[in-house]
Amino acid sequence: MAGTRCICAAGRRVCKLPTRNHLMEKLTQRVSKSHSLLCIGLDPTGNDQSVAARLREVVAQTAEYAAAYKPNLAFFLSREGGVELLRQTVASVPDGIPVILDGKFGDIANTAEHYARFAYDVIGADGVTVNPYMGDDAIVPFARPGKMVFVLAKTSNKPAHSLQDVALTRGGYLSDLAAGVCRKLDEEHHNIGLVVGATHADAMARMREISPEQWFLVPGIGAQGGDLQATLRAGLRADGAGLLINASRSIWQAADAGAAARDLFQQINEQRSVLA
Ligand SMILES: O=c1ccn([C@@H]2O[C@H](COP(=O)(O)O)[C@@H](O)[C@H]2O)c(=O)[nH]1
Repeated sequence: MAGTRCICAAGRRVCKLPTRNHLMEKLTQRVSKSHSLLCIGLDPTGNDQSVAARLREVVAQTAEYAAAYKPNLAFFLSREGGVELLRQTVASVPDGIPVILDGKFGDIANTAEHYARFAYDVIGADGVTVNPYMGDDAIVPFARPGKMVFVLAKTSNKPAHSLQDVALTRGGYLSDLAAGVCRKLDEEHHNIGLVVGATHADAMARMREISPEQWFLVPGIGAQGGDLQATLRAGLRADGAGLLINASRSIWQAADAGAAARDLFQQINEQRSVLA
């Protein structure tokens, strides 16, 4: 498939990426340029006076190591002027680095269309996270050409098992069903990934079996205690990519955010080279 003519939003030109990945092109190009699978989470805590400066500082110090940024909408909405702060933060991210707005959206299509306008047209994000519980129509409005949708499949929080590990009579778990539905959607839209937590390596392996090619956004490393080595072993694709390893508090709260990002970037790449 390499070198085929692209007719997607990226434009009509010869491209080395497999055709089905074109709509994730910004991400794949950034991963390849930065040699990074690290996603810097932006969950800004602290007072309104200092937070804007800290956001600028964290972005500037970590950009070299960032494959993507993931601002969490809740941490912005909980502040006076939070939407404008979010918009400015997204605008401060250097060109070429994708920003995934972690809003965990999920409503009927008519409403989802408005969330999509907010995320993409108001905020300027390149991708979003979406909750699939309401079905396909909660997901599809976000799958605009050139954008990325990461759908919650197996989340990192411990109580996730109460719903996501419910066994289906036909075999497998509810999280497997979500992953399967998303794989079908990705075959049509080419820009649907999954959220798979780093805290359940067995589930990561299952998700990778169901979705051998899709990108996974992976929270749970750092403050939540996920096992980096087990996560990479279970979830990396055959090409050594396919995972975006997120860290939020462990970078935001570090005295030197740049050093914290560099350490994690290096750990990820050391493990990738061992596993390659
Ligand atoms: O399954 C999920 C989905 C999303 N999150 C979000 O990721 C970050 C994790 O923050 P840390 O400080 O690195 O633990 C946060 O924004 C969560 O809302 C998740 O943790 N698990």
